[in-house]
Amino acid sequence: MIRFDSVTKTYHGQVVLDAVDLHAPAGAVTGFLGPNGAGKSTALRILVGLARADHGQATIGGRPYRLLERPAATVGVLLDANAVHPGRTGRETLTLTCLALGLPRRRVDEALDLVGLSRREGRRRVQGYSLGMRQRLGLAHALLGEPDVLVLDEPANGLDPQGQRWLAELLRDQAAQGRTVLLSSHQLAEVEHLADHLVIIGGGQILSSGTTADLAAAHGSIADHYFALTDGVDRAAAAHDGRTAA
Ligand SMILES: Nc1ncnc2c1ncn2[C@@H]1O[C@H](COP(=O)(O)OP(=O)(O)OP(=O)(O)O)[C@@H](O)[C@H]1O
Repeated sequence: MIRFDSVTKTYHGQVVLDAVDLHAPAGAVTGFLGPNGAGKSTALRILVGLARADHGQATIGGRPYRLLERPAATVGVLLDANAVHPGRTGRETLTLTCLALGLPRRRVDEALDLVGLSRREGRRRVQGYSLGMRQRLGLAHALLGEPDVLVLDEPANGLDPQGQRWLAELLRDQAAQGRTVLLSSHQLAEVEHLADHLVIIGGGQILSSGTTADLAAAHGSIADHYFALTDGVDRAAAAHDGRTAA
């Protein structure tokens, strides 16, 4: 289970996260939606210990990331599918992590199978991978330690429609096994289809949260709800900056 309690973060005087509260329960997929620059990646980076909150706390199973006893076995993280050494093969990338974390080597093949990368693809250098293949490798990396919690920044980016359907099935299956899945996305239709819970952020503030079914029922559609909330934020930001809102 993931919680943010009043997390605030400022960069160079700009409030990027403003007292953010968020709850992603176990056994469910939670979609984290918001426009470019809304603060999604910053929130996820704070959650996995790559940035520090100025105030408030983000926890995984009740503990901040830095206090987890076995972080890699607790939380699988995919923040940037391109952050992989291009000269290594997919297998080498996963094998190095297995060695570093003391995981059994069989996890390499198991993880490749889970994400649908063939043995042949696993032996290719990452520099020859498409973005979709890099996303799959990044997911394999996140799944290596069989973690209870998955934190994924834009995992559907670069996946074709078949890949998106496959990803939805994989993540729903992970949630059905009791795992906590938190993913950010820009792809409203995909997330609406995939996520049990939604959290919408704009301008560093949580604008809405709830079950996907409740939000869709209350607002007509997730897309209508999303645009009503985030168009308003854009206009407010434009007015605040002294820009002319369109
Ligand atoms: N390390 C940093 N230093 C300074 N500013 C930063 C830093 N990281 C993020 N920001 C700023 O924080 C704001 C939120 O960025 P963030 O990447 O969290 O948004 P996002 O919702 O993930 O956007 P996107 O959908 O485009 O990935 C932006 O204005 C960004 O420029």
